Amino acid sequence: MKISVIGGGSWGLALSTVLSNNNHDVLVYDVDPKIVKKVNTLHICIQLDEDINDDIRATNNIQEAISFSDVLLFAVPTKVLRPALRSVVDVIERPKLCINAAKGIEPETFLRVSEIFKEMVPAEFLKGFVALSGPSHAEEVIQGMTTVITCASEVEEHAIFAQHLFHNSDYFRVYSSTDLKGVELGGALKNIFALASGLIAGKGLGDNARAALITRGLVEMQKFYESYGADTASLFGLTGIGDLIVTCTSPHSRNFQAGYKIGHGKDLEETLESMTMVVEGIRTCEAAYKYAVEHDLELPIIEQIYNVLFNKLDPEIAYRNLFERSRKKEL
Ligand SMILES: NC(=O)C1=CN([C@@H]2O[C@H](COP(=O)(O)OP(=O)(O)OC[C@H]3O[C@@H](n4cnc5c(N)ncnc54)[C@H](OP(=O)(O)O)[C@@H]3O)[C@@H](O)[C@H]2O)C=CC1
Ligand SMILES: O=C(CO)COP(=O)(O)O
Repeated sequence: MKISVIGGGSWGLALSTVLSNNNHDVLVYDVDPKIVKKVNTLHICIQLDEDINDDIRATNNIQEAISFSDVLLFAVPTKVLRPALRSVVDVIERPKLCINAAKGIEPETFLRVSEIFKEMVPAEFLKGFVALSGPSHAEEVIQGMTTVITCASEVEEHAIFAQHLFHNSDYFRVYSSTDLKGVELGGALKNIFALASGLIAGKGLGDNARAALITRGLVEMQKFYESYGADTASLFGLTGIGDLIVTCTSPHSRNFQAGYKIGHGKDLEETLESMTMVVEGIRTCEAAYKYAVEHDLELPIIEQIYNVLFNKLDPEIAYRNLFERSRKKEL
């Protein structure tokens, strides 16, 4: 099949590699001419300094990218999703199945990515929406390392269609799901705890602390799901606990790396300046904290991470604040 990939960053190109290995014809669109040139001439992903298949092509002509196929894979940071969709809508002429691989919630609206698509793309052009999520760092996927993920859509047929596109029996196993809301929330919320896990590592707090964070993070995710009206079943799947584990423990995680730098004393601005790839957890933390305040939800880890990120709270004090809370029943 022909597939257009919107966003030629690390994740867009890692997923393009999977699609190309599955013999699909891939055209990548990116706003950055440097990325397009490196894909077309040197066949490399510059963010990861990795080779990609020669048959993956790239363009910075959005019209060319959108008319190329009827399946669009989006891998752009959620912060630029609205401008990216605006440019797509300007040139779209036929209905498209849209697959999103980005992970975030919009802080201003609390909208999930699927809801932003429904708001921005006229219904006659949005044939369907699928979220692709799960424990999957681009660094490993681009090298063909074993990865297992989930494709979710409210329409099962669309989830199964995406499952077939990406599934590769050598290294890339894909499950399907109809729990779109739960899958999207998991991919977004886990990034906040990955930031916290990086902070713990930066402070040298050890593995016991990290295990506690992952466990209590899952409890905060569960509270969030219940308040947001999401089914908690996916919390125990690849897109919940699976992704929480990988981002809280892998040095590949951009969120973990950013937390680590903050744990070493850098402030948010310095940290972001030093990162070459997007750190989604920052905006999602803002969204989750504001949502918790508005809905009177007690999410202590999210609250402390928010204050470290946005109110320059010393991580040492954030740690003390968590430990000085009154003693409670575990579950
Ligand atoms: N990297 C990973 O391992 C994984 C990432 N994800 C998610 O995927 C999303 C993208 O992440 P990632 O690939 O790491 O990010 P990167 O920062 O590596 O790349 C993002 C790319 O999108 C480009 N871009 C920016 N604006 C637009 C636009 N309007 N239209 C098209 N392209 C645009 C950027 O160009 P420029 O640099 O010029 O701004 C850049 O090339 C995030 O939501 C992330 O959470 C999910 C799973 C794994
Ligand atoms: O979602 C991811 C892995 O599943 C990527 O997380 P990072 O953005 O923290 O690298």
